[in-house]
Amino acid sequence: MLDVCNEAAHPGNRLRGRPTRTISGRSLSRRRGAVNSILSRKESMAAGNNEAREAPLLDWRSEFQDAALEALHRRTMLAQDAQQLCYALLAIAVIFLAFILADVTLLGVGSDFLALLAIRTFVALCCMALAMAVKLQPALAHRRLPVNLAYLVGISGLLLTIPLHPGPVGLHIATMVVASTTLYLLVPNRLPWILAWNAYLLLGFTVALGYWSDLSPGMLASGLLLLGFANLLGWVTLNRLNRLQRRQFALLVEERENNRQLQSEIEERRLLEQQLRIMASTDHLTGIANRRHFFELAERELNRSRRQGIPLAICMVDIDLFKELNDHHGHAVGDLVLATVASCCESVLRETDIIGRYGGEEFVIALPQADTTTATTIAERLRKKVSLLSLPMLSDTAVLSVTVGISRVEEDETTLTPALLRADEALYEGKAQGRNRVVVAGSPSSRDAIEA
Ligand SMILES: Nc1nc2c(ncn2[C@@H]2O[C@H](COP(=O)(O)OP(=O)(O)OP(=O)(O)O)[C@@H](O)[C@H]2O)c(=O)[nH]1
Repeated sequence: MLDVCNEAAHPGNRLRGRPTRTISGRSLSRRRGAVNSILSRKESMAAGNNEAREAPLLDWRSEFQDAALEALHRRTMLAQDAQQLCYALLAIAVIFLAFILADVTLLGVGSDFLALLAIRTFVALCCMALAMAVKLQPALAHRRLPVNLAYLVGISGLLLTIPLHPGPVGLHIATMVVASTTLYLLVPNRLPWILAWNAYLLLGFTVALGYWSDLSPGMLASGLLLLGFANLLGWVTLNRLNRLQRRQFALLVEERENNRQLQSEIEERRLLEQQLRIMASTDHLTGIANRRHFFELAERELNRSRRQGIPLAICMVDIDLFKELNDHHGHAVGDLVLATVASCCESVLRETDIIGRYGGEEFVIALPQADTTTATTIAERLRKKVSLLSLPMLSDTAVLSVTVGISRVEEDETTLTPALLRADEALYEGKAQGRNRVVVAGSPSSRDAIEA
């Protein structure tokens, strides 16, 4: 009935929890494949293998064709754009104000100077006000109205200074070139708006040039050519910057996505390992510890009992006439009965007690801090509870019972084997006495049975 020779080879313990999910071999290998593919992707990235990566498509504005990705990029860039806009507006305000000094030296304090002073101060104040607003509310940096209003005020102010300023036309051309480059590179905005405002600047400048009646066609052509070149330079540079920025952003997004996937794969793998550990230590039919795990826990308990000098009792529980039950009701019903008896056994035990399926229809229990009297009380409770079990899968006349053999681990015993042998002998004696009973190893009744 008890194969004690195999105990060392089959250490076991008790596990009350049951696995929540079962894992098939196919799904396990599928998951492993996913992890490996991500790992190899990461490895190829680390090795600088860029060929595998596909750059996201950009449109003529050098923005992502994917609207969601572009929106994400803009959201990510908001804080940086807001800061850049603040600095740009403040720089423009300072430059406009600084030119007041040049104006006063060129014009003296007259009506033209006062008009210029008013224009320059107005533009500078508008720029400063918007800079403050953007500082307080960075989201304004990506709103069309405030930024383009600043463009309108700034460019219009600049164009208005031309007729009032007596400087040489070359100075105005240079100013326009700087303004055009500023629009492309200093003030963050989307390309269509930048192009529109540059067109306004170019048109306004052409009209303002009409102010100089003596302007030679060569000078006019030079001015327009320079402005055209400034536009080309600004556009090409902005285009390169935008492309570079978005390519880096796409890589960052991909990297983050890879990391997120890897993280979730690692978590899934951790859960799988946890489940595999549970499965390796649990008897799949009854949900209690398998024999190997029972021995792991019980031997740990044995060492603790020996260290602390506290008793440890062992119970072998065997379902009576289980073969008949199997033969009569079938193996599937037998399995159900086994699981029911296992959970019935668990229900009479304390948290610290250890139960495992020893094999077949046999269970083994280790009761820490229990002498044979306590163990007998627990075993009797268990026996009665099993005999009262309502088992709808069996016929009305069928009665289920268990026989329990009990022993205690003696002080000089360093392994569970002798106690298990004695408990098994007591169980055998109980069977011999007619089953459905609890027998303590070495008790008078057990001795009688042995002699009989
Ligand atoms: N349904 C089912 N039956 C099992 C399982 N493991 C062992 N058995 C059966 O349990 C029965 C054990 O029979 P025996 O060892 O002769 O003992 P018994 O019929 O209970 O008789 P006693 O122990 O003398 O009361 C065998 O028929 C085994 O096939 C199992 O996992 N499921």
